[in-house]
Amino acid sequence: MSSRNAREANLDDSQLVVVANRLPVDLEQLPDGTTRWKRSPGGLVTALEPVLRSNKGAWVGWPGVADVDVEPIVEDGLSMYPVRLSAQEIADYYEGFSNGTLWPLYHDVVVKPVYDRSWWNAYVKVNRRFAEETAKVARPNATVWIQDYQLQLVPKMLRMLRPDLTIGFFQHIPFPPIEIFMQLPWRAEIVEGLLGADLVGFHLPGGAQNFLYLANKLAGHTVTRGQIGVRSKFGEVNVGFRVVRVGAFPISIASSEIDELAKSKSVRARAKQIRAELGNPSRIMLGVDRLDYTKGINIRLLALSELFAEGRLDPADNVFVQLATPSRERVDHYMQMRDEIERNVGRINGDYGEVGRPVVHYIHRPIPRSELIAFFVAADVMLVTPVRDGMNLVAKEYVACRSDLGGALLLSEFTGAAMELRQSYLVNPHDLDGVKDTLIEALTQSKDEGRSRMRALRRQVLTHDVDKWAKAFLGALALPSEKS
Ligand SMILES: Nc1nc2c(ncn2[C@@H]2O[C@H](COP(=O)(O)OP(=O)(O)O)[C@@H](O)[C@H]2O)c(=O)[nH]1
Ligand SMILES: O=P(O)(O)OC[C@H]1O[C@H](O[C@H]2O[C@H](CO)[C@@H](O)[C@H](O)[C@H]2O)[C@H](O)[C@@H](O)[C@@H]1O
Repeated sequence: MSSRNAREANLDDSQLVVVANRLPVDLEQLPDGTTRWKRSPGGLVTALEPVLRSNKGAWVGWPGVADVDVEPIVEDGLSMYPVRLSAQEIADYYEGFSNGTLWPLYHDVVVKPVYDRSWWNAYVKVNRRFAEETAKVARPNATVWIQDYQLQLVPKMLRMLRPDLTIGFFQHIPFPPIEIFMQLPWRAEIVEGLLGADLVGFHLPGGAQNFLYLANKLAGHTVTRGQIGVRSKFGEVNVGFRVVRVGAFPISIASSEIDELAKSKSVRARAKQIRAELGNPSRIMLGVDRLDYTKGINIRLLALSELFAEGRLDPADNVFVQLATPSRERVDHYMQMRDEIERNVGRINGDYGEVGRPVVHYIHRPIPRSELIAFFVAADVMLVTPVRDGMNLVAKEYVACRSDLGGALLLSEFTGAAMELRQSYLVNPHDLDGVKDTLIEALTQSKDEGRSRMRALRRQVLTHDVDKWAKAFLGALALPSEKS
């Protein structure tokens, strides 16, 4: 990565400042003691990086390793300001409160959240550090866009430090209904923290509506009553002399760029090669996820193993590839889930594979982007079965890769993407028989049926890209407030 020191280059271009837990690149420490930068995991970075690069903005975030002081860097016009976290803060703020408390709480309590006061204290302390760093970096009257559940206290903290700023906040994960949110011992602080923003955005109107309701019930503010729309009909919360807007802005991908990449000769050739390497089966099924218990990877494995056992699917002619990026590996629930998935992969291959011909191909490491796109092009059925997911960009990426109108998308109703991708094969991941039947339907769809569904899906994904998402959010943030 070619980089310069941002301060040396005097390029603190801070009109638009993104603040996120992670920088778009992670510092990797190699065994020989040297370091290098690599792309950070997850959909938030995938979505925001192109937006910020084209805006020549600044990004404040953690560089991905503990206890390192990294100088600000500038790369391709994007200035990055690293926030230092100690190993203990990573354990308490990131693995603890963010991913052991908030993540399961906001994802329908799919595993039991842990409520630990020392984790909360670390969350407050780290949020304050992010707010202070941002206050230093942002130019007068800059627009600051804070991202996600790890930083929900930053809007209020930053407003107190820098009242001149315009502050937006976007939540990338679901926002739960009041019955679930009320479990949180620090519920009022979180709501007050978010209300420091001028605009609070969610993927779906449902999440926005949940937040509006809580702003009234928990913080006692008056709020508007009408239904919130998609990129329209924003809700409003009256916070003293300020109005906080609340809206729904479904995130997306750099659709045309992915479409182009997927059409390239090299990707097409690699897709063909992948098919051959898998033994040219008649059907390839694919899963691509961070290894997270919300993603429903075991549901796919269970559905497949039952279909093989019942003789409804021939293991000699159908393969499943699961690409799983390592994620949050020191958090208990993630360790347990990994063991369970790997046991199931082994069991299915033991029961139905042959020597040199496994039925489940499982990769537990990140793969290069071009390779990933070739897998999307090669796959006949894409399996996206989360029990809950804020959006799920993988589903949209698969669609963007299928200019040939081939393939089928099997998609959980419990993803944000399901609201837009209505022509996919929608499933309830809790209904195993339903998943199995729908998978068979997708595997055996007629060419015409597949083409017609994929055409409609592509129309949606190509006309609603990440640029549209960012413009809609930033446009709403720039709207004058009625009280001012
Ligand atoms: N390059 C690369 N990207 C990956 C890999 N696995 C997942 N991704 C990307 O990570 C993002 C995941 O986003 P999303 O589906 O919204 O789920 P999230 O992980 O919960 O943010 C997508 O852009 C994927 O293409 C991988 O192995 N390599
Ligand atoms: O930073 P990590 O702890 O390694 O996790 C990666 C990211 O995961 C989550 O992604 C979410 O954002 C996506 C884009 O909006 C969305 O499609 C997906 O449904 C969400 O799960 C998390 O919200 C990010 O903060 C993490 O960086």
